[in-house]
Amino acid sequence: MTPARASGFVRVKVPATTANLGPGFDTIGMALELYNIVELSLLAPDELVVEVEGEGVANIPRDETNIVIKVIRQVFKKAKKNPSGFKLKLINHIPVARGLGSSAAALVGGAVAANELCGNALSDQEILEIVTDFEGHPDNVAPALFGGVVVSAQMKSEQGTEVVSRKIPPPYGLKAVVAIPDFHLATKSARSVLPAQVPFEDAVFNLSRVSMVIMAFIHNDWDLLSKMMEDRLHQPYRQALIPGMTEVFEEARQAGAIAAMLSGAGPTLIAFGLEDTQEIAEAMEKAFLRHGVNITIKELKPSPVGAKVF
Ligand SMILES: Nc1ncnc2c1ncn2[C@@H]1O[C@H](COP(=O)(O)OP(=O)(O)O)[C@@H](O)[C@H]1O
Ligand SMILES: N[C@@H](CCOP(=O)(O)O)C(=O)O
Repeated sequence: MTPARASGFVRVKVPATTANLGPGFDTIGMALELYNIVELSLLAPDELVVEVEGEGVANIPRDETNIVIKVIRQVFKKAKKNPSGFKLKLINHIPVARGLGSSAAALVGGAVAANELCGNALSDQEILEIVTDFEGHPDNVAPALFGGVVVSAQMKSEQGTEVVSRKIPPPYGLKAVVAIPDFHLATKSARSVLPAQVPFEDAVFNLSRVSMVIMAFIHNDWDLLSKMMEDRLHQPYRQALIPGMTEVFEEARQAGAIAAMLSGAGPTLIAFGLEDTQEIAEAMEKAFLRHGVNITIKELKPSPVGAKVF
């Protein structure tokens, strides 16, 4: 038995993620070196204490509606453990509703912590499938769980959700310049502007690009990545929700970025660079400011590790 389980207390660290990586809508994501911490301990069955620190402190629910509590209960149920009460502490560094996978990190952190308290009754694969069911798509939750860049496919059937995922080791030498606007955009709202159907030509366009993006990450081929980041499935439809998006992309590239893209459903924009990324950060900030958007810049490396009990 691990010390965490023996004491009935567990602490999990879980990374932010950037999903889609241009053309890989609902398919690819990368873990980033920015982490939330989830602390969980057992209480009597009718007790519940939820504490929140940092990002989302004003809005994250402290009751049964909290998604972390919901996923914890689901893990206990699937592990066939008796219902319990919980003390949950969320120490959040990942900005909420900005396109950096805060909901995925919350769900993965809660599920991994609950599984640890259940004696690791569930496999990583079962955890992945539970959290994907909550999140709706696997592209953030898979890298939040496994780290690195992860490609995933979700298969739904009457038996439930199957998720197939493959991890590519984290890209060497790549840095993400992360421009985080000071407004929220819920993923649900950013999905509501997407069309029900797309032209066949656009589907083929994305298929070819996303295949090349995966090759680029496997081979650390940044020239290839730079040519293949265009997307016709989500970014053009979401552009109206993020003032200055196209201009920020252009200016980041002119300042030396390999590629620039929407992070998840936005509003955060990300540019990849190598070594000195100061000019890219400044260019993104200036372009956003011209459109009246204040941002916070973070320079983050890809995280090789996913959720970890520590
Ligand atoms: N640490 C957290 N604990 C509990 N719930 C959270 C946490 N972080 C995010 N959430 C929930 O997820 C929602 C944001 O999810 P979403 O719109 O998908 O944005 P994001 O791109 O940040 O994942 C929040 O409104 C909140 O309900
Ligand atoms: N594929 C999803 C990714 C959402 O990521 P998030 O970090 O914004 O929650 C989408 O593009 O809707």
